[in-house]
Amino acid sequence: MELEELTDIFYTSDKKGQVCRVKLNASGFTLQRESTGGRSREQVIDLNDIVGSRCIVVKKDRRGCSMLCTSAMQTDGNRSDSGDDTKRKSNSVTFEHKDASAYLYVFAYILNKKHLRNIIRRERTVLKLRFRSFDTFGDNMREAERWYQTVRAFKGHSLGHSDTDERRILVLLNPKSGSGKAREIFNRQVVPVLNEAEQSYDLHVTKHANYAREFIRVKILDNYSGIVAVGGDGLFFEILNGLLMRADWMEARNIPLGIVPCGSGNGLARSIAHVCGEPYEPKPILGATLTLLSGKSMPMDVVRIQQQNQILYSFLSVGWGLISDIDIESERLRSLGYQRFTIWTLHRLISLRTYRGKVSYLPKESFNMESDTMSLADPLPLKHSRSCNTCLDKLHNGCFQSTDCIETSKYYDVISLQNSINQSLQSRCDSWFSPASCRSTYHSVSESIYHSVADESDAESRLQLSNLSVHLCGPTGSAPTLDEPVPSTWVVEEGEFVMVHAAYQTHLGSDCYFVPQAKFNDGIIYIVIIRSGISRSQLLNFLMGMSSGTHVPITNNEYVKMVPVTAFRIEPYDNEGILTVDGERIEFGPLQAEMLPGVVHVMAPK
Ligand SMILES: Nc1ncnc2c1ncn2[C@@H]1O[C@H](COP(=O)(O)OP(=O)(O)OP(=O)(O)O)[C@@H](O)[C@H]1O
Repeated sequence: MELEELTDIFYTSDKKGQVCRVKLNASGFTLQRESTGGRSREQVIDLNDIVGSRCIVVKKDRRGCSMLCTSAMQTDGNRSDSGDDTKRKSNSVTFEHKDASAYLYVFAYILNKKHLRNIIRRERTVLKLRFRSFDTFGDNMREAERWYQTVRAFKGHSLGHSDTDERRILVLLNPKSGSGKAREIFNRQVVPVLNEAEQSYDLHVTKHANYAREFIRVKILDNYSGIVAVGGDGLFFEILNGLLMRADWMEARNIPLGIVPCGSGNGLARSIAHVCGEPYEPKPILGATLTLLSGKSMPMDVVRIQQQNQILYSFLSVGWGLISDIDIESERLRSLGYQRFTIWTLHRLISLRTYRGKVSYLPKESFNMESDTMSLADPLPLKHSRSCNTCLDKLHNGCFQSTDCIETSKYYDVISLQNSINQSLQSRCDSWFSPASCRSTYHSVSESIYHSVADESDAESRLQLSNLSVHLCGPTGSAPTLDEPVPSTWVVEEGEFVMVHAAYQTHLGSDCYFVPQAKFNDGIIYIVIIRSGISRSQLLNFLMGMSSGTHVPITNNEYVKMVPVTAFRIEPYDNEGILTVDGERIEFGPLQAEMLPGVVHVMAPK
């Protein structure tokens, strides 16, 4: 159905009282201001940059302060399924209006390229439209509602869903990620934007390691349009493994996965932003939150890891030696955040270790480093695999509620555009969401779990059932099993290594640009091998170059090489050492990795 374009004339609230013609259509808002000289200035707010809108009504509280409330006719993004919330909201707008005006607030995050020091970033902009053409508040509010519904319809149309679609996302939050601020970051920085977009979600806070993996493995996912990790790459790794070990992994793998980077490494979030040309610093949380709302996703390669006793699925890296040692041994400095890696790198450089073993790999056929990286891989025909189960702890479900009535002493007349450069804390709280909603959210917490009205018994009963099952499923490829010899097409290298580190994303951490040429779905594992004998200064250059992607020599040399492969095997000769998958330590011993192109989907920025 063709959506109707809306136009109207507003007057700006500044002294000049300019006339502003406002148009809303599939491209977004066009604001055409007419200045005194008869010339007009046009500003466009792209629909892609708009996350949502709200009708606002103004009332006075007992102390005479102005209050901004959302209209009762709109739905709350985080409404509980009991319906109590809706009743409470209806009550909140039954009051006397001295002013018959109704307001529409439109929330947008616009790319600002002219910011100080040439930093490109998104700025929050609120377009405020005041409707007062009619004599009664009811009529003005109906008009504001019409604009609100039209914004929603255009947004829904651009995202490819109808108003009736359930778009709930499942959020898993690791309160121990990074320096332990994930919960605060989520409430202060993510929830306000999700609320602006009326994006509903169920939040589950992890209780221990492997909680997210088991939770996702058994959770009914039918009603979710996405699964989001609020934490580090380790949490995402758990979600990925839970998803691919489900009996219905073939269908479940199509649910887009997202990440809000609250960990210490954050390689995935950085890689997504990099590959999609979105700014990451200085606002990685905002960028990642907008990505959750974009409605866009892209296929992502997954690497299947075989060990003697387990199968794992990896999205980022496999490591043995120096980088893994730094990653894991620096855990004791976790409270320092990303700095922990720098400090431990220096320490390990001074006390350098080497490891004996065998590395075998299957080079990517006729691969040309410069020209071939752009071509996307053909997806493999996927097969099921079987592996062992583990036992589970009890889980609960949860969701949020939020308040929708915010105190304010100031609001803008008629039309105004406000961005976060000139926006005070006061004006941020001026909109319908506020820190108040965060507080009410915290009050609903019981032992770090947010209770869901919808499916309280669902995960628990499924978990009980899952305890009975002995086998898990997941995709397989065509490589030999670990106990079979490698085929003759594989290259075998034996000796003493400083490290073997394989990666399939551009960034291993927010400041570690490990494989500049990597793409999300190129079907390539880039394996970097550093042999014993390398000088400390060469190694220092390598480690220092990792932040700019200049660490690997243009041509492979005796000590350092990078090889594009589709499978590899590591067989350590010693019994001790550190092996990591996606930055998480795994059991030490022989390991085989195989590329499974485009097996899952990750949320991508617009
Ligand atoms: N509630 C919890 N308590 C303790 N550990 C947890 C909890 N939830 C998850 N974990 C574990 O914490 C580890 C680290 O988590 P996460 O990846 O989120 O943060 P990080 O390690 O700081 O970030 P990154 O992986 O990006 O470096 C993971 O191995 C995960 O299994």
